[in-house]
Amino acid sequence: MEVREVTCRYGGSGDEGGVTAVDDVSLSVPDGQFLIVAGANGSGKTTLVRTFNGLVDPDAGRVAVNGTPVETDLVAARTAVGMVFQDPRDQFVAATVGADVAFGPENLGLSHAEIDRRVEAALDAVNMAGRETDRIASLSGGERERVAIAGALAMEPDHLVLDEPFTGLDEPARRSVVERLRALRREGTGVVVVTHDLRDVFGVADRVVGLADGRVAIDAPPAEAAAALPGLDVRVPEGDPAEPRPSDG
Ligand SMILES: Nc1ncnc2c1ncn2[C@@H]1O[C@H](COP(=O)(O)OP(=O)(O)OP(=O)(O)O)[C@@H](O)[C@H]1O
Repeated sequence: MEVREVTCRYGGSGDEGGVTAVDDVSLSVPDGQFLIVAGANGSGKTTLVRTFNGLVDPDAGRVAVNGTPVETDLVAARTAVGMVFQDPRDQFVAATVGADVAFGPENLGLSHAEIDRRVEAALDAVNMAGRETDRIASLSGGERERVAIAGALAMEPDHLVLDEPFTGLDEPARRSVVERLRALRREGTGVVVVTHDLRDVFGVADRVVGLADGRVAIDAPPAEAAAALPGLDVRVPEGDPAEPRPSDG
């Protein structure tokens, strides 16, 4: 994914009382890289990642996925870039877990056998194996988050973008999701995680992009970024980030 000099505004220009959420950002996300987008509330993280598949249309600049500008082929961008939203309620389309996770693969026109394989693998990856017939309305917040992640995994996208994916997850679920993200990266899928809290993904990431007021304040490997990140008001792990945290038991 390539982001070139992208600016996104809400509500007109600054003079008109509008907000510049993303301000002249350039960023390359090579295939298979694991990137963290960090930064304080309102620094532009969500707006920036939503340009990756055309959910937000930049006011200036260009975004390309696999060499194709997003605005010229939205379907290609949305197939290549899977997105898990901050509030999973925004993305459910079916009443049951299995039907919801199957929805995307069905739209790709895959065979029943392939759809079943993907649904099973995706639910397994988020510790929800065998829960196909559960009603989404009956799930806890953490379970809903995991179903939303499974829905994106089942699309087997080239890049997976997750906006604050750990909110509301208990420790086993967080570990399961992080393990799956690690595996995806090993398999060559690009992973972008938007987060305030770097603890879970710090040891996995190749790179941390820190935003401040819509601009890239730092773009560096995790160890280097950690030194600069306190100024960005994000929580970073103490000690060796690759080591388990004390709370891991
Ligand atoms: N739909 C919208 N309409 C108007 N302003 C918006 C809208 N979405 C975001 N903004 C503003 O744009 C700026 C960047 O918001 P954005 O949600 O991209 O930041 P963020 O870093 O993801 O924040 P958070 O961590 O709180 O989710 C903020 O000032 C926010 O208030």
